[in-house]
Amino acid sequence: MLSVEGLTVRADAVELVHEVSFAIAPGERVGLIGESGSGKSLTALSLMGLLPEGVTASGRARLGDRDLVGVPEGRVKDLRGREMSMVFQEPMTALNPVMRIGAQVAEVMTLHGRPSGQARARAVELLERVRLPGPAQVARAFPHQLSGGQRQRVMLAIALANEPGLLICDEPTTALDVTVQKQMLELIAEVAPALLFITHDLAVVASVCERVLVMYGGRVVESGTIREVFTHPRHRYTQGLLAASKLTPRGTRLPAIKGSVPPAGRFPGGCVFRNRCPHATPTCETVPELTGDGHAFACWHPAD
Ligand SMILES: Nc1ncnc2c1ncn2[C@@H]1O[C@H](COP(=O)(O)OP(=O)(O)OP(=O)(O)O)[C@@H](O)[C@H]1O
Repeated sequence: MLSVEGLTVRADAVELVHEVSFAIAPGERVGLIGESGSGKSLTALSLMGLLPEGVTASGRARLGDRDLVGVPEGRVKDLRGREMSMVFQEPMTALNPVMRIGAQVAEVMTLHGRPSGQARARAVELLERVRLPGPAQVARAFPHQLSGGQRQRVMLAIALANEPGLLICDEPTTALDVTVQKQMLELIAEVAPALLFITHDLAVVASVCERVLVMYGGRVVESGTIREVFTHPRHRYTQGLLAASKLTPRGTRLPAIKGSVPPAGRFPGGCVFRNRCPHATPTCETVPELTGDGHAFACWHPAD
């Protein structure tokens, strides 16, 4: 689906992202974590052809058989919003404050050639798909009439409008409160085709993604399945990140969360904290689940 080889991003002579390489298979959900300023956003923006003025990318990035780097602006623009879409952190700045929601969702479809009547009808369907209650009413509303969480769902509807093969999310839930954040993450995990999910929150990446890339100082310093990276971090930065996180340390007594097992595949990596969880036995089925505060992990044991 996406392959990136030796992606380098520069502002004048300064290298901000160095030789980044990774790939995302169709349907795969990959997290990109790293401290502030490590180059996560620039990596994503260079794939979308949205780098700021004065910042340039080199190397190779392909979406299917189409090149994304070093090609004329128009070629990437044609793919943007159609074959790949991005959801940003702050939905208010991404939405037009004086345009009705339905028209904004429809616009991304008419821009890519869909007749406007059809686009308007599909906009309401999309608002329903991202579980906005009263989608027809929401379509008639202006952005300021919606909550932050609702606006972020609108952004997701816009991103999904043309059924892209790849969704890139850059800290899409950071500005939301914890309960809304959890609902939004579940929705993204459910609707995303292939996903590149940027965050600095380890718990979030473990609940949404199957694989993770860790960036540090403009480089990818570590990558692997969530289980590999979170249980055996190799790079000192990842080790520090895990130690500083609120993820359950080995030996902590956890209250079990009772309930039915989530649908298969919802937590594709299984419980990444199996080794750390005092409840876990080789036969018990555990999955990571965000607890009430949305940050710590607990294990969910159907047998408890
Ligand atoms: N327009 C620009 N011109 C010059 N340097 C830039 C520009 N935009 C970003 N940078 C620098 O590039 C580096 C990587 O920035 P980037 O935004 O990709 O980091 P990030 O990992 O996404 O951080 P955060 O988590 O804070 O969003 C930083 O050192 C940043 O200061």
